[in-house]
Amino acid sequence: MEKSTADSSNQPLEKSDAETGCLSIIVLGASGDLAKKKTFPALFNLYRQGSVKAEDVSEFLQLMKYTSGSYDTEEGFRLLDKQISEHEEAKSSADGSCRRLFYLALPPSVYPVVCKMIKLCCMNKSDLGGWTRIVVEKPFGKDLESAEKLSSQIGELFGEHQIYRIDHYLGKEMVQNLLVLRFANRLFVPLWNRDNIDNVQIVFREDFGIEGRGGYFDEYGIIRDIIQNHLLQVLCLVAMEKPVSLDSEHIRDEKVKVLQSVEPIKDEEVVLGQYHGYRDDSKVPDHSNTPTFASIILRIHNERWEGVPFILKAGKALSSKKADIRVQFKDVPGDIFNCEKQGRNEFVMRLQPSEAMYMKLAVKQPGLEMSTVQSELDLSYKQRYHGVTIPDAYERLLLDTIHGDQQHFVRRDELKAAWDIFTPLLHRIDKGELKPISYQQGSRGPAEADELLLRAGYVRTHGYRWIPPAL
Ligand SMILES: NC(=O)C1=CN([C@@H]2O[C@H](COP(=O)(O)OP(=O)(O)OC[C@H]3O[C@@H](n4cnc5c(N)ncnc54)[C@H](OP(=O)(O)O)[C@@H]3O)[C@@H](O)[C@H]2O)C=CC1
Ligand SMILES: O=C1O[C@H](COP(=O)(O)O)[C@@H](O)[C@H](O)[C@H]1O
Repeated sequence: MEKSTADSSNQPLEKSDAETGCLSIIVLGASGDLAKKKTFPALFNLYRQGSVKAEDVSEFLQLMKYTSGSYDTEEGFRLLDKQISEHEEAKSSADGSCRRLFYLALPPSVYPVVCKMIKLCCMNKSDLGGWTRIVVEKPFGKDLESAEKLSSQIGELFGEHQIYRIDHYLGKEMVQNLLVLRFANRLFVPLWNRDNIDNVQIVFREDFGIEGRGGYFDEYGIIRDIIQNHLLQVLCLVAMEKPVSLDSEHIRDEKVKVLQSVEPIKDEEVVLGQYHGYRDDSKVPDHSNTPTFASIILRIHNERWEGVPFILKAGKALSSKKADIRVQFKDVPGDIFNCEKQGRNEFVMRLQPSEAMYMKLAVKQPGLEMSTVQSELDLSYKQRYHGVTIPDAYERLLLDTIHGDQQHFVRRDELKAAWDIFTPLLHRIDKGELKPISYQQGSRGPAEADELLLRAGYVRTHGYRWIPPAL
C-alpha cells in the first residue's frame, strides 16, 4: 500500500502487499445522475458479493452518511473530514491504517477546486499507513490544451499513483478479454498484422438519442463522448504490442506507443452526422453543429499496421444498440473454390449486448456437393457460461481502485496522446468548418458512412445468416 499521509512530494512513500484497514469511499456528487445510475449500484453489488447475508438494500444504506456543502469552501470539507475520522476511529482496524477513496462524480470544471480541498482537509491522517486515492470521470478536458491544464492542476496536488482516470469501457468483460485473446492464443499471434488483416472496425451504436442530456452533449458531441475515449481505448488493446508483463505501467507504455503512432486524421476519412430532431432539445441551440454520429478512419504508422484502416464509428438514435470489434481478414490468395464472393474471414467480438465472439469463415456446404458456404465458429457467452453473471464495468473498476491496480485506468501521457489525435479535427468542427450530415432517427446513420467503409476496403458478406443455437 502507498503511505501518502504526510507526503507532500506526491511520490509513493512505501509499498507493501497489504490492502487492509478501514476503508471510506466518499462519493462527491452523490445526488447526481452518474452516482445514481452507476456508482451506487456498483458499490451495492460489491458489498452484496462481499457479505454473506446482505441481500437487503437497507443494510447497505445504513453504512452511508450524507453530507452536503459547497465544493469551494473549506468548511464543508472540514466537516467531511471529521465524519470520515469518526468513522475510522469507530472502526479502528488491527493495523490502524486507513484508506480513503474519493470518487468525483462531478462536472470536470470543479475537479481542481475539489482536489485542492481534499488535499487541504481530507487526506488520510493515520500514521500507520493507508492511502488517499482520487477517481475522476470523463470528460477529462475538451481538447489537448484543456486536458493538459486539468492534468497539471490535479498533478500538483496528487501523484499519478493516486489518480484513477476511469474509462468504463476498460472494465467491460470483452474489452478485458482482448489481451488474453491476443497474447494467450498461438492461433492469433502470427495472424494479427498487416499481412493478414485488411481492416478493423470498432463500432458503438445506441438506439436512443440524448434524452435530457442536451446541455452536456451539445458541448461535447459524439467524438468527445465516445470515440476519443471508449473506442480509442479499445483500439489500443487491439493494436498494441505485447507488454513486457501485466504490470499496469508495462501495459500503458504499449498503449501510449500505439496512440503516438496514429497519423493525422484526413478530412476525406471522416463522416459526421446529426440526427433529425436533435435540435428540438430545449438545451440544444437551433444551429448546433454538434455531431451525434461520426465515422473516422485512423491509420497507425508502424511495422504491424501500416496500410490497415481502423474505422471508429459511433452514433446516437440509430437502428440498433451494440458495440463490437470486427477484424476483417484479407482474401485467400489463389481461391480454388471460387468462394471469395461469399465473404472474407471475420473475427467479431461483441462487447454488448450479449457478449460473444465469433469467427466468420468458409466451410463445405453440408451435403453431397463440393460447394462452400459462409458459417461461423461461435462463442456466445450466455450459452457457454450458462448461469454466470458478468459483473458491471464499474464494479470491476471500483474494486481495482481499492486494490491499487491501475491497469485499467488511463495514464496522463495516454490521455495527452489521445487528445493529440482528435484535437485538430474537433477544433475544425467547433469552428463550423466541418458540418454533420442530417440522418433519420432509427436509421443506420448517414449513407456516406457505409460508403466510407467500402472505400476503406471492407467487403460485406452477402447472404450470411446466423442461426442462434438453442439453449
Ligand atoms: N454469437 C452471436 O451472437 C452471433 C450473432 N450473429 C448475428 O448475425 C448477424 C449478422 O452478423 P454479421 O455478419 O457479423 O454482422 P452484420 O451483418 O450486422 O454487419 C456486418 C457488417 O456490415 C455492415 N452493415 C450491416 N448492415 C448494413 C447495411 N444495411 N448497409 C451497409 N452495411 C451494413 C455492418 O456495419 P455496422 O457494424 O455499422 O452495423 C458491419 O460492418 C448479426 O445480427 C450478428 O449479431 C452472428 C454470429 C454469431
Ligand atoms: O460514457 C458514455 O457511455 C454511455 C454508453 O455506455 P454503455 O456502457 O452503456 O455502452 C453513453 O450512453 C454516454 O453517452 C457516454 O457518456
